[in-house]
Amino acid sequence: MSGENLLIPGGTILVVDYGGQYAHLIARRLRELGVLAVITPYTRVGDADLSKYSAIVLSGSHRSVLETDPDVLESARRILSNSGIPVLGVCFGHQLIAKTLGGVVEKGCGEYGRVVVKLVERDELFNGWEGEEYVWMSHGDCVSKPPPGSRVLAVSENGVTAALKIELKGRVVYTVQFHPEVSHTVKGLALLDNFARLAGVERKWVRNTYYALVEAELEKYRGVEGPVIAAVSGGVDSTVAAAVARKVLGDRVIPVLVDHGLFREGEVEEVVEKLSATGLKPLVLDERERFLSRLEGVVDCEERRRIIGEEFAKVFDQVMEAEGARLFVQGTTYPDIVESGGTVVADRIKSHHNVAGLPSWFREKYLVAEPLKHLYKDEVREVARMLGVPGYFVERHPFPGPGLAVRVIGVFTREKLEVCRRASAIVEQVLRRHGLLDKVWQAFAVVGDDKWVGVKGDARRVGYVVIVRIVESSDAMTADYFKPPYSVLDEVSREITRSIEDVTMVAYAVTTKPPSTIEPC
Ligand SMILES: Nc1ncnc2c1ncn2[C@@H]1O[C@H](COP(=O)(O)OP(=O)(O)OP(=O)(O)O)[C@@H](O)[C@H]1O
Ligand SMILES: O=c1[nH]c(=O)c2[nH+]cn([C@@H]3O[C@H](COP(=O)(O)O)[C@@H](O)[C@H]3O)c2[nH]1
Ligand SMILES: NC(=O)CC[C@H](N)C(=O)O
Ligand SMILES: [Mg+2]
Repeated sequence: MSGENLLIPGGTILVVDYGGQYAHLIARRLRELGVLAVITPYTRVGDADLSKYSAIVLSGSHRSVLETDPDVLESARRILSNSGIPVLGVCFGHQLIAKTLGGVVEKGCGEYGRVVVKLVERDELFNGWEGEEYVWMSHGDCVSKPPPGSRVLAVSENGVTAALKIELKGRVVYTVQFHPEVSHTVKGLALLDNFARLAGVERKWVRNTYYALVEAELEKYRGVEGPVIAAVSGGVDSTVAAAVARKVLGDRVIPVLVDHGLFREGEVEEVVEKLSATGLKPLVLDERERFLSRLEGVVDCEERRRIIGEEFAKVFDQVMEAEGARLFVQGTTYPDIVESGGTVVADRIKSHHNVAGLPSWFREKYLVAEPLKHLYKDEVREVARMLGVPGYFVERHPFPGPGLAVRVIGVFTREKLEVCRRASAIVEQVLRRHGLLDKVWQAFAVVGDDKWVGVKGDARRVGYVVIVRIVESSDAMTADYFKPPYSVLDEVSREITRSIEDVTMVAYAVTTKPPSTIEPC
């Protein structure tokens, strides 16, 4: 929820978006603390009435302050000189403030993922923190010389300035190199809470309005006549979107599931059965050949995502035409948009098929309703519980729209797809057997073009390398790799190499997000 049109006097923080992946997440965390946050791109700071806000947070960015445009510097100067309100700079925001106030920023001091920071001076901003804490970093530049008059509050284990305090014309400016807004920064929420308190921000946001917001998004289309097509995949997002559409728009909502041949083992049958039990029995379109024949041989994953988006649009166009529908509902969430570079200033990480991958002609021809587009998955899950959606959907692991196509690295072939499907099923089975599947965010197998010489039954066998990826996360914006007992990894490895002839090596992925992402491509 970005809350652009809302404003609570005395209780609103302005988040200035410089394009970082987590800008929106800052607003979301502040909501958890009862504070409304309004997001604005830095390009609009010049027009904003800053005096309406109780505090300002400067977000991260994919860009470097060393190569940035004059608008960026101008926005920082305006915030620091014109407004008498407290400021918090995060990552790029930290570097930008330091540079604007006369400090020095340098390249080549990157830190990614989990890092320890040490507090070197006690300050109320760090109330509740021990002397050393784990934080999450994602930066390439750093502040090598703090601005005159600033105090260094924390330093990372790599010697990087991690937090600054600057007294500026009677109000306080804090800056942090790490990301307090991501769930993996252990005491991040406490820091934001401290900042809101120090800034005197009132807590007036009530955390029960998600459902009303989702419904309001569909209310807009009540007047659109005729059947409505709701794209469902069996994931929690599309199930919630279709369920709310049914509630607001009635029986004319037709759930449609496209079988693109990229689902997991037995998934289509299982999902159809579970959806039918909730009254959302989908129309299933078997389009496996259409998708697989176009994907075969394609190396570039972004190209595959584009093809999938294009084919999805063609299939849905046919159904919409056949049913005489004008309105299309899909379960797009906020991370789908930000990762697709779909905000004014963010970088494109991956083109989610339903956002960047959906061709513009489709949006021109039909009305597209995306009632969850302001929410994160855990917020969607909350709405699902309020709606009484069965636990099967609420607790399901996320599964990407382009399915197993984004888990095959290198040349896409049907053979690798089958290896990936089988190996993923084994990963899930073993974790389920040990009661671990429900404890993790996602667990799956990946296969690429690399081969490993093996010896099976005393004969040389050159087989695939399967990479197993199991991660913990709460919103997919950051992730840590899961640490299962070796005995469980051993079981996964033995079952994969025993039951899939063409696999001779199983590897485990031990990189966090960032610097990695969850899916391989
Ligand atoms: N195979 C499919 N058939 C029909 N619609 C689909 C299919 N895959 C994805 N979609 C549509 O695209 C949207 C985005 O896909 P995505 O995989 O992110 O969502 P999801 O499957 O609903 O949820 P989750 O992220 O929990 O898996 C879905 O909400 C759904 O509307
Ligand atoms: O609907 C989707 N369409 C996609 O194109 C897509 N790509 C990644 N994902 C899921 O999003 C989360 C973050 O993924 P990454 O760390 O790989 O970017 C993870 O939970 C991924 O499974 C997708 N979901
Ligand atoms: N996450 C960020 O804000 C990164 C800032 C900047 N792009 C850097 O790499 O240092
Ligand atoms: Mg999704």
